[in-house]
Amino acid sequence: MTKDDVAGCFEYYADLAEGLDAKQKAPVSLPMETFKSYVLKEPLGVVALITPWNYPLLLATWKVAPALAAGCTAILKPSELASVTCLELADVCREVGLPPGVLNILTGLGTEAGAPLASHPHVDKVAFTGSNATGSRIMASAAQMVKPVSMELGGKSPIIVFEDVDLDKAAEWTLFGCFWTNGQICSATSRLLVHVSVMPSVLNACQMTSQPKAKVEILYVTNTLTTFIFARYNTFPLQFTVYALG
Ligand SMILES: NC(=O)c1ccc[n+]([C@@H]2O[C@H](COP(=O)([O-])OP(=O)(O)OC[C@H]3O[C@@H](n4cnc5c(N)ncnc54)[C@H](O)[C@@H]3O)[C@@H](O)[C@H]2O)c1
Ligand SMILES: NCCCC=O
Repeated sequence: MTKDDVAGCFEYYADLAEGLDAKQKAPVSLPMETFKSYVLKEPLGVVALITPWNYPLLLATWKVAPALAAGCTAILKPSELASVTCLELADVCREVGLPPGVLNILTGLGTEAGAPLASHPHVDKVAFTGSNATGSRIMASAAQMVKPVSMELGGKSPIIVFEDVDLDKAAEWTLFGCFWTNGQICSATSRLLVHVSVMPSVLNACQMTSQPKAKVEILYVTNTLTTFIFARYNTFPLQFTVYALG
């Protein structure tokens, strides 16, 4: 799945890049004919791309492909927990003829490789995906130089269950959304907002028991690897939280 998504992402941005070229220097009409105006799009320059450990290749691609399509040179700092596929990506880029120095991979710890990159005066922009805490640190250091940043951070993605839905399907999609890929996904539906009148049925369908308005936390920790992953990914343990809506 990841390989197809990665290829699709590069193709998408390659098309956009060609579209950009076609629109380059497009004239803008002005009310006074003595003045001429046109749109000139220029690359920002050197961009730092800092990515997390989950979906390591795909999330790096979501940054590398648009950066290259915009004509920037990029320094990708993948997670220290999952760097190998990004090094493979660099090999593929070299094989297909990307000029040396256009895409650079910098491996290492966040404090030792990521932080100096984010605060470097020759880096023109930082694009980051990861935790809120790290995002906040990067924003603070980039702010010293009024450096633009884009942030894709963590959070909880709620599923809202109304009274009139198919409750079995709601339960099925809720659990799939939360625990697909062991919950190692930014959009894990780990918060359930459910109408109070159907709450017992939904919880029953989810094979849980609870009282309305109670907060339910269940642990789906099956082995030490998963424990470690959950600890890195979110708060430990992964919390699946249910609230009743009246
Ligand atoms: N919004 C999204 O699209 C999305 C997608 C996937 C994961 N996430 C979030 O990512 C988090 C999990 O990933 P993680 O544990 O790798 O996150 P993390 O914030 O610990 O690390 C992310 C990256 O930042 C680097 N880093 C750490 N400290 C740094 C610093 N001081 N300066 C610069 N770089 C630094 C790390 O080495 C890594 O490459 C979760 O919060 C999850 O919700 C969000
Ligand atoms: N389908 C990829 C989602 C990436 C977020 O974690």
